[in-house]
Amino acid sequence: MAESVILKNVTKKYRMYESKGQQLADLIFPGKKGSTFNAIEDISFAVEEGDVVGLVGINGSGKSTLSNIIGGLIPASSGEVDVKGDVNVIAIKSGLNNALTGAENIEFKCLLMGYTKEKIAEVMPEIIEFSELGDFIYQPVKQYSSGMKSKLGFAISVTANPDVLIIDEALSVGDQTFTDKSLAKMMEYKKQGKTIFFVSHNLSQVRNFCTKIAWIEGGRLREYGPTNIVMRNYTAFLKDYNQLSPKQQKKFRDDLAKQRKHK
Ligand SMILES: Nc1ncnc2c1ncn2[C@@H]1O[C@H](COP(=O)(O)OP(=O)(O)OP(=O)(O)O)[C@@H](O)[C@H]1O
Repeated sequence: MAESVILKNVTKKYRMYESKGQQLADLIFPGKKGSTFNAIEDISFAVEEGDVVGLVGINGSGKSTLSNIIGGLIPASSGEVDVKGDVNVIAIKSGLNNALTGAENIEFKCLLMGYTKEKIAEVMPEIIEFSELGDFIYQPVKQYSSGMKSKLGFAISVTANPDVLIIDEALSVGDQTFTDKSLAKMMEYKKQGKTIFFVSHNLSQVRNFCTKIAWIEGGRLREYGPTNIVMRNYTAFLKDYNQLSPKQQKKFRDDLAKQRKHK
């Protein structure tokens, strides 16, 4: 199978300030105030067409940052990101305009994808049907629950039929019927040789649906490989981590964060 996504030494740095004053001073006199935090650090791996890659890691490890970089929503600070074909991200954390209704969001997203008015009129009923939102589609998205937002995001992306689909926690908030329907759609995509990234804390879904796993820890790629191997190592790590007291877990995360901070 051909490679569809290639990441080479991808790093994402954010500037961190110790105070509001320092942030303001940096805006007025840009310089080296504050420190940098590597949300993602030197990540390299390649994914093949037909792969479903589970992105796993504890909170704050960098899964969403990496997904958003692959999805073209945010730029990397350095490194190379090569994605063959169209890419679409479905995330609970981003993607929809809260001030617009569901139907207006569909129209907006379709316009961004370059659809004509006629094409939008053609796909609109399909998207509404897949979303199962009924008349709520004419309500502003700010009135939606996270499950409803996820349904709308998933329905739009499925109709967009991208070559690379990124699902960031979007299936963890819907009801079981919708999740099953979405997972079935994901499998259909996989059979068509498309590439899927699946960010999830639901390890049984990752085990059942992913061909490979990228385990992110402290912004770095700790392990990448076949699901059975990486899952065995990741669950062993989680077992140890979950045995730590909340204070010890915090220390573990703080120590990792310290390694990501640079003056
Ligand atoms: N815009 C930003 N500015 C500064 N730091 C950021 C920004 N976005 C993310 N980060 C930091 O980068 C790290 C990785 O965040 P990210 O959301 O990618 O983690 P995650 O693995 O998706 O976490 P979770 O499982 O909790 O959703 C976190 O420490 C976060 O605080």
